[in-house]
Amino acid sequence: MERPVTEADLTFDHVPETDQSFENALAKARDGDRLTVDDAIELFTTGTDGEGIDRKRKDRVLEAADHRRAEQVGEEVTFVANLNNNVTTACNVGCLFCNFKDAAHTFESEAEIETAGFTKTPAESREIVADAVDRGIYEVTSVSGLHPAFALDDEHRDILDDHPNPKAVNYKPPERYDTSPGTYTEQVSAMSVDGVHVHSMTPEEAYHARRGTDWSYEEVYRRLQDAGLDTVPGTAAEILVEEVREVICPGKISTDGWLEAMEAAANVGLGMTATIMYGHVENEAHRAMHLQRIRDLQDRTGNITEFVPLSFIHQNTPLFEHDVVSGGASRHEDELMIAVSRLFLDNIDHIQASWVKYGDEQGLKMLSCGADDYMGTILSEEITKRAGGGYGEFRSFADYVEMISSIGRVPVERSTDYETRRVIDPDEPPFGPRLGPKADGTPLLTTEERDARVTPADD
Ligand SMILES: C[S@@+](CC[C@H](N)C(=O)[O-])C[C@H]1O[C@@H](n2cnc3c(N)ncnc32)[C@H](O)[C@@H]1O
Ligand SMILES: Nc1c(NC[C@H](O)[C@H](O)[C@H](O)CO)[nH]c(=O)[nH]c1=O
Ligand SMILES: N[C@@H](Cc1ccc(O)cc1)C(=O)O
Ligand code: SF4
Repeated sequence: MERPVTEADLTFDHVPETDQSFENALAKARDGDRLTVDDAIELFTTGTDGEGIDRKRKDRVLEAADHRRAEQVGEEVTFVANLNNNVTTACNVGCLFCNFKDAAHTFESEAEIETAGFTKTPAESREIVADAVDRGIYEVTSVSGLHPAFALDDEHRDILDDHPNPKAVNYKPPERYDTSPGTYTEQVSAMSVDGVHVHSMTPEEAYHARRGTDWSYEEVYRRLQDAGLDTVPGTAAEILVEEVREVICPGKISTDGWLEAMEAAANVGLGMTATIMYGHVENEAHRAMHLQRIRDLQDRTGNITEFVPLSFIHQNTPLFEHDVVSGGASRHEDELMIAVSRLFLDNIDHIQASWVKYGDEQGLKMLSCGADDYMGTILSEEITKRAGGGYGEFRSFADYVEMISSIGRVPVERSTDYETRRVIDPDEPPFGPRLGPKADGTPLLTTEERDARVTPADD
């Protein structure tokens, strides 16, 4: 049997070496000059002239980024009242950093073992979203595995049903499964409850939604938009450098495919976020190249509202279990990721600190390293939890107001597209969402809290 690849085996063409100096790169960053990939490498490494991260230099990078944040967006820290409603964990793409997925064959009615995963019908999705909308949320984020029975819409289903080689296009009809996810357009329109903002369909999912056809990404995103899609999550980006994708997600769309799908979404008028998933096998050169690809995309589109660094959660993932990596990013690398994103992405206004990835204490620290957005309430979380993350699935408005005020910043409820904002007065409790279609300021309660309030029936 072939020996699996390990950390020591990895050699890359792109390495963190430059002709630039740290001091020069930092001076450019402070002056607001547009940074090059080499500048970013110097900042990420705190200088390629020495080994490891130099704490004093790191602090100077963080300070420059914090300064830029204050200049660019001021003292407000935003967050959104949202729900994560992921439709299915069935997926055969096989990304080695992912433990969200469950092998798609385990969902088949004929399977001998019961699947550990889930699939929701459009009706089930609607009920979950409707309940959250009643509680005041404004947005639903939905990202899913590439279930083989998923089709874009009825026309796509007909094409896939008639396909001469369904296996080659990763298709199996819904009848093969205990539960059918329906079509993407059915799911999107089911989740569009009372005009709630639907944030869904990553480039990887858009790829699945056109497999076996000659449809363009524009065509796919237009149909989804007609069904109620509002904005696109820019995940599936991981590291936008092929030599890294070959190691961590060889089955996934390429860098060019990801950029093509994002550009198409922008062309049909959809807003979007962008991400980087870092802290696995990549080096600082790859991180810098990724940032450049995102900045170029934003120069072309202008549709990216925020950039979300996602720190790799390693514990339960194949990459860790097979010794390809020995852990995730260090705290210093996390802080530099946020700071260099702020300094490099001069055309993206908002940088997110994700409490799912960093926890509260470190998440708050990130708000002084260049970040100005603190994610959302989400109510439910499966991706990080399944990978071994331990920072929970929900933050209330009271949590947000307390945390953001504690560092002297201004808590602001925002819409997903940042068009609407509401400044919250920390002296005026109770704190609840007000921007959602049914938001009247009542605090968002977890299901457990809400159930505990219902007087149990006598028995
Ligand atoms: C789980 S996928 C779901 C959507 C879709 N299947 C796709 O790949 O775009 C969404 C994103 O979660 C992130 N993710 C998955 N596993 C992760 C992990 N262990 N640590 C951090 N982020 C992770 C990746 O960036 C991935 O693109
Ligand atoms: N909506 C956001 C999330 N949601 C959590 C995800 O489901 C997931 O856990 C993970 O982040 C995927 O890597 N997470 C964010 O970091 N930012 C969001 O805006
Ligand atoms: N993929 C993650 C994280 C994420 C989502 C949307 C974003 O805009 C940014 C990040 C999620 O499902 O929630
Ligand atoms: S990251 Fe997305 S595409 Fe990759 S295995 Fe996980 S769910 Fe599937």
